Amino acid sequence: MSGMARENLVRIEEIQGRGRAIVSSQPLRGGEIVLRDSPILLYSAFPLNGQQLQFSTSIYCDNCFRKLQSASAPLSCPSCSQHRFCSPNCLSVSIASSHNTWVCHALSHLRDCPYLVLHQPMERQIQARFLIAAYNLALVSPSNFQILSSLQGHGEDKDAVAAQFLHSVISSLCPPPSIEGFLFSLELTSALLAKDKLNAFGIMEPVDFNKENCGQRSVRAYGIYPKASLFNHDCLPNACRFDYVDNAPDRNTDVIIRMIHDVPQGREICLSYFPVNENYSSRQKRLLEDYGFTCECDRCKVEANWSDQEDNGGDDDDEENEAMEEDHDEPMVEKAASEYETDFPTLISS
Ligand SMILES: C[S@@+](CC[C@H](N)C(=O)[O-])C[C@H]1O[C@@H](n2cnc3c(N)ncnc32)[C@H](O)[C@@H]1O
Repeated sequence: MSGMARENLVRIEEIQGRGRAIVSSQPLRGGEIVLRDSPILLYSAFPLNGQQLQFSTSIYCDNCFRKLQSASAPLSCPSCSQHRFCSPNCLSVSIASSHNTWVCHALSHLRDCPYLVLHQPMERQIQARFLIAAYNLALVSPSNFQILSSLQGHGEDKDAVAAQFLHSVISSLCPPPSIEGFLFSLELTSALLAKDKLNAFGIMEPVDFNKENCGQRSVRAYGIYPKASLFNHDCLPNACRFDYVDNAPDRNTDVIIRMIHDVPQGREICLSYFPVNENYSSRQKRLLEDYGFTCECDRCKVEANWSDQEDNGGDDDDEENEAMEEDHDEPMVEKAASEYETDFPTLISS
């Protein structure tokens, strides 16, 4: 599949109060692809014991996260038989990297840990998966681990209890193999968890309008994308993210960022970190609590002056508001993509 992006469309700039940002280095057209980015790390969004998330009935390849075809028997990891793959290639790639012997043993130990599997929120199991993948990255690709380490996020007091718990579980059950220049520590675990929280993209299940839960999109996996992680947020974004996980013949876990409308040279390009239909107060709350900043975008400046009733869409919109409020924990930018998906041309295979 061709990314079809023109060269050097964007550059990285430091903007005061916003950190690194992606800025247009030439005029950009609406619909244009400005970035195609491959993940340095991917991990399943499913709990360790294989229990399905509430709205998902599909099973995915543990390497490429494509849907497994029900007609063909998937290949399993010969050691744990828990991890399944769509092809011999995905099996061999995974066994050599993301599901190597240490990862396989680590996940098996964690699955057998009642404190983690039975007595903690499901989120903790997903975080444990991330930490195993991140510590494994230090082993299999030190340069990509450096990139992960350079992303925003340092560990905050409010997340200290979870970090401490996960660090002690991993230390006692499956400490990572020692690698030169790499210190397995609580500080590193906390920082990694913060980087995951601020930067991970969800790889989404497409909307299935035939299902009871029509309109709900569950996450099948999370990915860390080094360049896409540098997009800042705007509640009225000028770009949005697409993925083609089941359709792309290769590099199917890449994210594609397209412009929503034309912008001149030198303009910051922003995504929305969550569905654009959230109201002002809920956006402000999420951005402060989850991403640590107060949004001062043009839309927020206008909506800050709206009355509470206007902010909630008025009395007549109860049904709509309920639908908006259903999904509280989407990862960065995932729904922004779904909202615009039909308005833009599909990426064409070459
Ligand atoms: C995914 S990172 C984006 C890249 C980041 N600026 C960097 O330097 O790596 C998310 C973080 O960027 C900052 N950020 C994103 N959007 C912002 C905005 N509209 N205003 C201020 N800071 C923002 C916040 O610190 C947020 O936690």
